[in-house]
Amino acid sequence: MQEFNVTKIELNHLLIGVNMKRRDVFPFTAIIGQDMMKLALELNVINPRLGGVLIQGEKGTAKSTAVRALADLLPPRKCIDGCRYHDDPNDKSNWCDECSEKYKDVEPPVKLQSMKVIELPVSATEDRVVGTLDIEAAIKTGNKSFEPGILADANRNILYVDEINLLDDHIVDVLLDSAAMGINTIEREGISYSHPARFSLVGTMNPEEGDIRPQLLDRFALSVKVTGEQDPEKRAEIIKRRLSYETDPEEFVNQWKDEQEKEVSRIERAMDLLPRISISDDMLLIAAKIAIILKVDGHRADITLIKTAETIAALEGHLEVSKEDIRKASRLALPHRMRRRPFEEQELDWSEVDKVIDDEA
Ligand SMILES: Nc1ncnc2c1ncn2[C@@H]1O[C@H](COP(=O)(O)OP(=O)(O)OP(=O)(O)O)[C@@H](O)[C@H]1O
Repeated sequence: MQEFNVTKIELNHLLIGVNMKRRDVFPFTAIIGQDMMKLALELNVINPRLGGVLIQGEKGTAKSTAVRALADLLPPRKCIDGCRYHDDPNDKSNWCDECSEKYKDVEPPVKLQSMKVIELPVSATEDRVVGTLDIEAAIKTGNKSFEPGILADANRNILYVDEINLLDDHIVDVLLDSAAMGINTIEREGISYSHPARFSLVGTMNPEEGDIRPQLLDRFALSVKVTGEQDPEKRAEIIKRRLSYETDPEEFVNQWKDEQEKEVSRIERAMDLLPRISISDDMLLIAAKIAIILKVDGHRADITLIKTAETIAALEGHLEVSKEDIRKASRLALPHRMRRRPFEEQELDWSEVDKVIDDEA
C-alpha cells in the first residue's frame, strides 16, 4: 500500500467516496466498553471465513452503532474490476460465471476496493435480497439478464441484519442456503442463475422482541450478549461523547482519526499474521474436551472455537494459540451452542470450561 503515499484511513475514505457518499459515522474506537462485541466484530473482519456474529441485547447499547462504525475499519482488498460480485482475482474457483468465461485465458483487471457493511433491511422483499431474472429477455434473446440484489452486494463483504429475529421465514431460508453454499441461486420458470455469495453475517437483536430460529442461530460462529454500562463514570462519558459527536460530527471524527488508524493497522497486521498461526495438539484436545463437557451438538462448536482462538492469536500478535486465546474464544463461540430444552434460559458454567483449560498440561 505504501506506493499510494496516503494513510490507510484516507485510502479507505477515498475508496468509499468512489463507491458511495457516506455521512460521518460514530467512530468504532470511540465506543466505550462493550469489548466482547467489538472483539467479535473485528475477528470477523480479520477472518472472513469465521462465520459471523449475533449480537443480542437490550435497546440502546451501541449494537447498531458498532456494526455501522465497523465500515470505517474495513481494509481494502483486491477485486476484479467491473465484476458485479467483486470476485477475488486470486480465487479462481469462486469466480462468477461471467469472470470465469471472460478471463479464462487472460489476466483479469484488478482494482482495490474497501470491504463494506451491506445492510439487509428487515422489510426487504425476496426479490430485493436474491435479485431478479428477466424471464422475458431470457426467452426472447436466450441470454440471462440478471439484476443483482443484496446478496450480490454482500459477496466478500459483511451482511448486516438489524432485528434479525424479526426477519421473514422465507428470507431466513434464503440466507441459510447462501450461507451454507456460498452461492446464491435464483430459479424462475425453469431458468436458473447463480453467483457467488460468501459473506460474514452480522445480526443484531433485542431478545425481548422475539426469538431467533434455532437453525439461524446455529449458523453464527460467535454470539455476544450486551448490557448497558453500570459504571456511572462510563455512562457519563457515553453521554459526553455522543453529544460531542452530534454537535459537530466532522470534528469528532477528526479527533478520533489517530485511534482509528491504529486500529486499522492492528487489523491489517492480524490479517497478515493469520495464515502463519500454529496450534498444538494439546490445544485441539482442550477444545474437544470442552465440547464434550458442554454436551454441544455435533462438531461445529469445537472447530469454530479453534478458528476463533487462531484469529484472536493473530490479533494479539502471537504466532501460537495460547490457553488464554482458547479461554477468550470459548466466551464467544460457545454460549449459543448449548443443548437447550425449550423455554430454558441456560447460563454457561464457565468454571467447568476454565477447569478443562487450566488442568491441561
Ligand atoms: N458504549 C457506548 N459507547 C458510545 N456510545 C454509546 C454506547 N452505548 C450506547 N451508546 C449511544 O447510545 C445510542 C444508542 O445506541 P444504538 O442505536 O447503537 O443502540 P442499539 O443497541 O442498536 O439499540 P436499538 O436497537 O434500540 O437501536 C447511540 O447514540 C450510541 O452512540
